[in-house]
Amino acid sequence: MLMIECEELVKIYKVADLEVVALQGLDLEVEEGELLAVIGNSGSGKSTLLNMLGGLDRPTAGRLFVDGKDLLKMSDKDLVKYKRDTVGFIWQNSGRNLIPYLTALENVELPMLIAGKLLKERARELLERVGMEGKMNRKLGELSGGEQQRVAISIALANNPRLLLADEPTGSVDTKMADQILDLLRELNRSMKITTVIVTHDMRLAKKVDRVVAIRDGKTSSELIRRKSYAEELAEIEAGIEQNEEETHEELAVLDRAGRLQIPREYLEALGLDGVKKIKVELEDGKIVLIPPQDVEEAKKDA
Ligand SMILES: Nc1ncnc2c1ncn2[C@@H]1O[C@H](COP(=O)(O)OP(=O)(O)OP(=O)(O)O)[C@@H](O)[C@H]1O
Repeated sequence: MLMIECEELVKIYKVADLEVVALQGLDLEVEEGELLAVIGNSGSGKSTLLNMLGGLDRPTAGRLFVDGKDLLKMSDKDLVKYKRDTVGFIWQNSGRNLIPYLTALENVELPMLIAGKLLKERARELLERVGMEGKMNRKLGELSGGEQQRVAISIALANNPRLLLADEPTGSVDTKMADQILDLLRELNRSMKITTVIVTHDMRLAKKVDRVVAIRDGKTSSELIRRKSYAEELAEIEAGIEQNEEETHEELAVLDRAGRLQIPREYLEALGLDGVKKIKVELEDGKIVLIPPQDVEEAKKDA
């Protein structure tokens, strides 16, 4: 079953008289139980997508279904319920939203207390899940950034979310800690079967995920699919089989429903074709071939 179904999704922000098109017809499908990384340059629309998925903001147009629920048609009341029951959020500096002079355990209990259902045993269990069993009674301010992030992850899991959304969850910790947090998210994804979407600009991290979606200018432009799963690769590394860095993922360009394709910018630049407005497309021996115009400079002027 599909957990996320996103079709031609558009988000326009209005700032004074200006309109910013943050998502311009984005297509994305995520299977239930999948762990997906979303990469893209600053301003490409990654956080906007996550906010739409999490029901923090509403799309302007298109289709967006999460867990079978239509997020464009949902009433305000249902949206509040959706945020509370279906999604869990992790931010870059989640630790900052926690209270430094309370212990890890008290920080997990606090939202339960506010919601009027404090379950002490559950709070402990959540901290155990993220490997914090030995440090539950430490004050948050006395924990490392990575440990604070673990506490934040356990809070995000409190409502048993169907979908876990993480925006740069390793953005402010060092490489070793980033790896540990990713391992934890991967483990939770597997053991709890929570569909997980991680936004990152860290390609090194993204490569450890089986499927990576690249966003460019508010649209999905390409996908990197692992040739073999990360678990298989780890098993091979352990068995002493050498790995070729280049061969871990296969990159696929995204073809949208209308048959549109984004050609990687590097390819166009390599041939000096960036700025060219039209290009010849031919079918040749079972391949679709793009043929550069004879006079490239002239083609750039052509409207
Ligand atoms: N609330 C908002 N109001 C107006 N414009 C916004 C708002 N949020 C985002 N934008 C604009 O939408 C575009 C996409 O922003 P978004 O934050 O989704 O990008 P991003 O890929 O997450 O970037 P970064 O990696 O820097 O966080 C940008 O041009 C941004 O300036």
